[in-house]
Amino acid sequence: MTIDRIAVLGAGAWGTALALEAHRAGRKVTLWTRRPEQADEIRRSRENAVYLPGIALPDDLAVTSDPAEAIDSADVLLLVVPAQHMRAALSSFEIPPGLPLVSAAKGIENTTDKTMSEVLAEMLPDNPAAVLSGPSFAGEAAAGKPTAVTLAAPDERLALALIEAFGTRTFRPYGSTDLVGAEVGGAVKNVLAIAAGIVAGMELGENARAALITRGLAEATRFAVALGGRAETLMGLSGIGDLVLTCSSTTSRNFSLGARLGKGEALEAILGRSPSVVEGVFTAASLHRRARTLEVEMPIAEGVDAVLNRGIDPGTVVKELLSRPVGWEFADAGPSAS
Ligand SMILES: NC(=O)C1=CN([C@@H]2O[C@H](COP(=O)(O)OP(=O)(O)OC[C@H]3O[C@@H](n4cnc5c(N)ncnc54)[C@H](O)[C@@H]3O)[C@@H](O)[C@H]2O)C=CC1
Ligand SMILES: O=C(CO)COP(=O)(O)O
Repeated sequence: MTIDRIAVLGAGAWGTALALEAHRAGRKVTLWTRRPEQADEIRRSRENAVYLPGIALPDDLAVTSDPAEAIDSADVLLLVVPAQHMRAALSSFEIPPGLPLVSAAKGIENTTDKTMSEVLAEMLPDNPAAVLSGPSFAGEAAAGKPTAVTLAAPDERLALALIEAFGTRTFRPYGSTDLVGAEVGGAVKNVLAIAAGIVAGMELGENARAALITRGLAEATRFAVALGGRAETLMGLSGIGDLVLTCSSTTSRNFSLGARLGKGEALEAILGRSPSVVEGVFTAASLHRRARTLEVEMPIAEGVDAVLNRGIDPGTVVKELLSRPVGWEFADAGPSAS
C-alpha cells in the first residue's frame, strides 16, 4: 500500500501542522477548512494566522473549502476536526468506501459518549480507521522540532504505510495495532491535564502533580482496557508521553484552563471568545458517564467533571480525593497476589 496524496480535514493548529509535516515527508497535501474565507486568507498569505501564526506554508500545499476538491484522488483522509464537530464535518463529505481515515482528534463525543473510532465505525463502517496521537504541541511540530507520536491501526499494513507516508527525521510516528488504546490515551489526557492545571493553580506542589499523573495514568489504563485496548499502549507515547507533556506545560490549553480554575476563575470567563478548542472541557462529562457505564473507577476524571459541569469548587473536589481510602497501589499486588 502506497500513500501519496493526503487530505487533511480541519485547519486548526494541529491540522495545519500535520499538513505541513506530511508535505515535508514528500506527500501531496490538501488542507480543508469548512470556511471559504479562511481558505482564501491562507491561500493569499500562506499562513494560518488565526490558529498557527508565524509558520510559513509552502506554495504547493493546497488549501480548499470544497469537500469534493479536498478528497479528490486522496489516498487517505486525516481527520483533525475537534471531536464535537467531527460527525457534522464528515457528513459534508462523500467518502468512497475503502478510503482509510486517520483520526487525530483527542476527545469523546458528548451527544453519544462515543470515541472517535466508534463514531467513524458508525458513520463509515466500510472505511479502515487509524489513530494518530501522542505528545505533540502543534507549534513545536510545525517549527520542525523533533516530535514522536503513535500511529495505530488494526490493519498492520495500513499502520506501516502511514508511518512511511508521514515519517521524517523530525516527525517520528511509531506504529501500533492498538487503535483503542491510542485514542483513549489522547482523549483522557486532556481531562487529566485540566486536573493537573487545577493542582498547579491551587499551588498544591510538584509532589501532588506527580501523584496525579501517575494515578491518572492508572485511570486511563483501566478505561482503555475496559474498551478493549491494551494496557501497554498507555505506557507509550499516546499514554504516559502525552500525559507528561500536557500535565506539565502551560503551552497546553487544557492545563492552562485548569490552572485558571484552580486560581478561582469561572469557566465561562476562561473560555471567553477564544477560537481555540479545549477538548477536555467537553470530554470530561462523557468520560465520566462512559466510565460509570463500564464500571471503571476514575475518581480524578469524575472530579474534573464535577468542577466543570456541576459547579463544585476545586477545593471541595481536592478534599474529597484526599479523603479516599488508600490501599494497594495495583489491584493485583496485594498480599494474596502470587
Ligand atoms: N493544537 C495541538 O497542539 C494539538 C491538537 N490536537 C487535537 O486536534 C484537534 C483539533 O485541534 P486544534 O487543531 O488544536 O484546533 P484549534 O483550537 O487550533 O482550532 C479550532 C478548530 O476547530 C474548528 N471548528 C470550530 N468550530 C467548528 C465547527 N462548528 N465545525 C467544524 N470545525 C469547527 C475551527 O475551524 C478550527 O479548525 C483536537 O481534537 C485537539 O485535541 C492534537 C494534538 C495536538
Ligand atoms: O494534545 C496536545 C499535545 O499533545 C495539545 O494539548 P492541549 O490541547 O491541551 O493544548
